[in-house]
Amino acid sequence: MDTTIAVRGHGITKVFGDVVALDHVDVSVAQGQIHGLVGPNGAGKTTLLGLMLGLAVADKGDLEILGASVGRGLPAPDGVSGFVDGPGLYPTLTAKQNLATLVWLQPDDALAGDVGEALEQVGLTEAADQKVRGFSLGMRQRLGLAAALLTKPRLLVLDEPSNGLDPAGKRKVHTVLRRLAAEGVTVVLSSHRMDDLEALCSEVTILAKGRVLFSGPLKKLTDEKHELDYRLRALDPSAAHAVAAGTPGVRVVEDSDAAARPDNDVIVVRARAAALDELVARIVGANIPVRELAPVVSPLEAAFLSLTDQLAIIGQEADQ
Ligand SMILES: Nc1ncnc2c1ncn2[C@@H]1O[C@H](COP(=O)(O)OP(=O)(O)OP(=O)(O)O)[C@@H](O)[C@H]1O
Repeated sequence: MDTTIAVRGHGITKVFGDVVALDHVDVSVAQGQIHGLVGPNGAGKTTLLGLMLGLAVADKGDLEILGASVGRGLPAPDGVSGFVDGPGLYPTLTAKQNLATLVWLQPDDALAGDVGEALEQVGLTEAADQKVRGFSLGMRQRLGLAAALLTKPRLLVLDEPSNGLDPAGKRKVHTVLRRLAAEGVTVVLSSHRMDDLEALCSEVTILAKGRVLFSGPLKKLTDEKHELDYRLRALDPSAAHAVAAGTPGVRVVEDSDAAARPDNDVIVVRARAAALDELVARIVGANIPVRELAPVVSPLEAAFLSLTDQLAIIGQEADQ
C-alpha cells in the first residue's frame, strides 16, 4: 500500500433512503496536505468526512485510511481524529475538564497530549476554567480542535472548522493547521469560505449532488489559462475603458455591482492572466493612475461557480 497517500477512496457510494449522498466518489489525499472539501449545501461533504472518521460505512466502494482498508467490520484506524456537525463536548464541564476527560479516556498514555498546551494553541487559555455551556460557537469549534490535537492525530478531519470564528480565532486555527501539515499530519476539512480554502489548502475536492466535479491541486484548478473578471478602479475610468477595449484578449463586461457603488470609477474586465498583464502595461504606458485591480471573485470561487453551473445545466438537460 502507498503510505504517502493518507486517504484513498474509490467508487464510494452512500445512500440514505432515496438520497444518494455520495455517488461513486473517487478521492485521494496526499500525506501532509491540507485538503479542502467544497460544495453546495447537501453536496455530501459531511457524509464523506463521516466515513473518514469511521462514523459510518460506505454502501459501495473502497476506502483506505492511513494505509488500512476501512468499511463494514473494519474499524477506523488509529491516528484519525476530528469532528463532523460540531465537536462533541460536555456542556457542564469547563474547557480544561473536557480535555482532561479526553486524556483520561486515551487508551495509550503516549498518545495523550498536554491539556494546557492544546488550549494555548487554540487561544483558549483564558477560558480554560469556564463551563462550555457558556461558550460561543467559535470557542466550541476551537475547543473541538484542541480535543482533536490531544490525540496526536496523523489524519485530522474537520467539518467546517471556521464556522463562527472571529478573525483572531481564525488566525489561531489556521496557524495550528499549517503547523500540523508541516509536521506531516494530513488535514481534510470542509468549508463554504473560499478565502479560507485558498489560504489554507494545497488540494481541493469540489462535490455537488454527491459527485466529484474536481479533485486535485488547487493550482490546477485556478491556473492562469482560465478567464477571470477583474475590478479595475482608475482615476480616469473612461480612458481606462478605452485602453481595455483596445487590448487583445481583454473584454470590458457589465459590472453587476455598479448600482451598489457610490462612485462610478470602476470598470470590470474579463481576461486571462497574460492579457491582463498586457492591459496593465498599456494603462501604465498611458499614464492612467490605477487605484485597484483585483479579481471580482477569487479564482477558486470562479472555478467552483463555473463547475457547479455546468452541473446544473447537465441536470436540466437530463430532466427534459
Ligand atoms: N443521516 C442521514 N439521513 C438521511 N439523509 C441524510 C443523512 N445524512 C445526510 N443526508 C442527506 O445526504 C445529502 C448529503 O448531506 P451532507 O450533510 O453530507 O451534505 P453537506 O455537503 O455536508 O451539506 P452542508 O453544506 O449543508 O453541510 C443531503 O441530501 C442530506 O440531506
